[in-house]
Amino acid sequence: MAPPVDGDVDEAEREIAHEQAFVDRVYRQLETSTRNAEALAREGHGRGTLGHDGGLVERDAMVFQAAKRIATLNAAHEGLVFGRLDLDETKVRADGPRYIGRIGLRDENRDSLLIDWRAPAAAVFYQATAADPQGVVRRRVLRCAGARVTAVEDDLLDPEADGAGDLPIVGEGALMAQLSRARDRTMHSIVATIQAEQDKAIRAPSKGVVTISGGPGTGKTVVALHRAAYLLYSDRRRYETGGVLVVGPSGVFMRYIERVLPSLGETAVALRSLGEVVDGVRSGRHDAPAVADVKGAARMAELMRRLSRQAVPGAPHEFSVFYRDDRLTLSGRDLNQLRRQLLSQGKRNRQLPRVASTLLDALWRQVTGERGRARGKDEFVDTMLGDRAFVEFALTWWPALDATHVLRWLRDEELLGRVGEGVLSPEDRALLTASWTGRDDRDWSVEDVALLDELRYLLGDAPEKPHEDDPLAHLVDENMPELTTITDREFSRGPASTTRTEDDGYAHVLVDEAQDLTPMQWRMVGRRGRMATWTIVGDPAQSSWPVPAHAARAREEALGDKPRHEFHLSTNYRNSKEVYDFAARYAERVGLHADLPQAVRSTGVGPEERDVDDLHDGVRKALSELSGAVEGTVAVVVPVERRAEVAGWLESWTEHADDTRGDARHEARIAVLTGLDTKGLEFDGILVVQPEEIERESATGRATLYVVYTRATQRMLTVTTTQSR
Ligand SMILES: Nc1ncnc2c1ncn2[C@@H]1O[C@H](COP(=O)(O)OP(=O)(O)OP(=O)(O)O)[C@@H](O)[C@H]1O
Repeated sequence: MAPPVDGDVDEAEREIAHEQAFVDRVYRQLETSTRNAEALAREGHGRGTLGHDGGLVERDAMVFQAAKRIATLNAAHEGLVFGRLDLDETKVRADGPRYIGRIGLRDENRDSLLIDWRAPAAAVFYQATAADPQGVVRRRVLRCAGARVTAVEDDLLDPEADGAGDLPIVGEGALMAQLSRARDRTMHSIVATIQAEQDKAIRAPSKGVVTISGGPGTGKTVVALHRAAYLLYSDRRRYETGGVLVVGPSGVFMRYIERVLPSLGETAVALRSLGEVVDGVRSGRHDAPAVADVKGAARMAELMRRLSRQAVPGAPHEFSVFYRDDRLTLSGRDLNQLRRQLLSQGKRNRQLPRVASTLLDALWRQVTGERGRARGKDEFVDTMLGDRAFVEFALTWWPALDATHVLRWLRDEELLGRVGEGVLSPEDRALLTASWTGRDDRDWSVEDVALLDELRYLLGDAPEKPHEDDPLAHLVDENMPELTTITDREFSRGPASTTRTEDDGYAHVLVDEAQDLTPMQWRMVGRRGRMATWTIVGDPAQSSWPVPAHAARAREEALGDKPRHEFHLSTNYRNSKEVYDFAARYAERVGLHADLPQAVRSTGVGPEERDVDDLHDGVRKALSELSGAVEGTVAVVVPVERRAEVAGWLESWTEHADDTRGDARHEARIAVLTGLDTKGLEFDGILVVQPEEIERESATGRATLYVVYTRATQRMLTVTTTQSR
């Protein structure tokens, strides 16, 4: 590209200065609006002292609204104004240019100063093209550092329009500038450069299920997050009250995306990795692939169903008591039959209020002595309810059950064999037992979380209100808070025990990396979205689940008959062309049938495959070169078995942090990750250690390696050695 001549520089500076004047005005207005919102909050607090209930309600509403507005205004500070539209002459004369920003603002006369990027009037900013300008003559992107305009980038969309010749055109294209920037450890919003095909998916109507497919780096994740922000804007009442749930593959991934929505002014969204979907349980640890395949399989639903119906291990097998002239006995057989009778009436925990009466009915039928019969059933019941042995028996025979407690029953191999009859092979049983043996009681894997959720629903919630005549009433937890909004719910998440299933539902569920959900995970996520609208994002070629047909069936069951709307993204914005060509060739070679997007940016530097004699030296040398060659982040991607070893080699590297251990230095530039950990992430440089071992790690190792090969924005290097370890 030719270097700019002096005249171009002057013109660009003039345009920047011109835009700066407008941006300054917007920031002044932002300050005024913030002050007004703060005054409103103070006034709201004042109303609380009026001394009547109405005052309090009014105060709460005012303070809440003001606090929300203040949060939005504060979040919008960075890159507040990013777009300008000059519309064709008639409109230009009527309205002046239209400025687009992260939020909408009005001036002191209540005239529109800045249009929220989600408003209908802003849509044309994203959808106009040279082929179809839709009335836009010039589209301008303002690049800012804080409140300072650093560059403007123009697209002349309609050179034939009246007045087009008077509009200066400067810059080299906002998209390329944005794509070439060095990466840090978090995803950024793309409000300024959303492309037309992406905009369609973002603004799709909220009915039913929107699926967004596309190959690596096409913006599926970032588009889905902007869609969440769009939905909150377009139907705030519904989505803020009902909640928006975003489910992603891992904690590292959730940290990577967590700033996008707040930067768009939205905080009312629950971001959960698959190991955190169930309230009260958190896991970031994956089982080995073979174990994960068993735990994720649809047949585990049947295993959980059977498990939820078992007698409590260790509970008494029979019960005997003397009443007047009779010895009354409930044998093991009787108890089994009573258990089945109770279970036939509904979920196990919901039967708690019926337990005592069911047992007492069975015992009363055995009272034949004259004294007993003569005094009648009421006295019998009173006597038994005062009988400590009876009450204790009832409590141990039918306690309120927690899913985590019940799943632990399966550590007993005999029980596992019994409930697994016809469902699990001996190999499956051995894998499950090994995965649970020697673990701390609260140490669950990500894959266990879906089993726990299945059990929670099978067991049901214990009744909320104690039953007045029920001696077992104190088993029931009365102190469950009533949760009304997503914010309440997020604040109330405690680590100790799982909460009520009835609080699980959301108004919108967004599933990222959907190709990786196992059937059991689809069941778990599906329960959160029974009444919801959905956004589902994925790329089948990147799937690490070995039986896609089973997952597809579970997904269809989760979504039910909600109407589907499909969107496909076709441009890879992440990888350089050189990196992506390498990955695409790999996908073709190993037969992944991948959806291959077009990469739009070239660096002139292709990936390098290096054979080394000594892996330790080879990795350190390669990392040193790579981290010198790129400005931003670097990932060293290793086979699972080599993770600790390689991380040890880099321990002294100051810029390195161990992400998967939740290292506090997760802002560090260099991370050591396994192939699966890299899902959804991106780095400027990728160093792949022993790629063939990553490929052999699991049945879907080739898909994992394809994911790894599609993570680099600038450079990629592979290091292989044939030396024995
Ligand atoms: N319109 C855009 N403008 C600027 N950057 C974009 C745009 N679309 C996508 N990107 C950038 O491209 C990169 C890839 O986006 P994203 O991670 O959302 O892709 P993806 O399709 O989810 O990828 P994968 O499936 O490989 O994980 C991100 O850095 C994102 O910010």
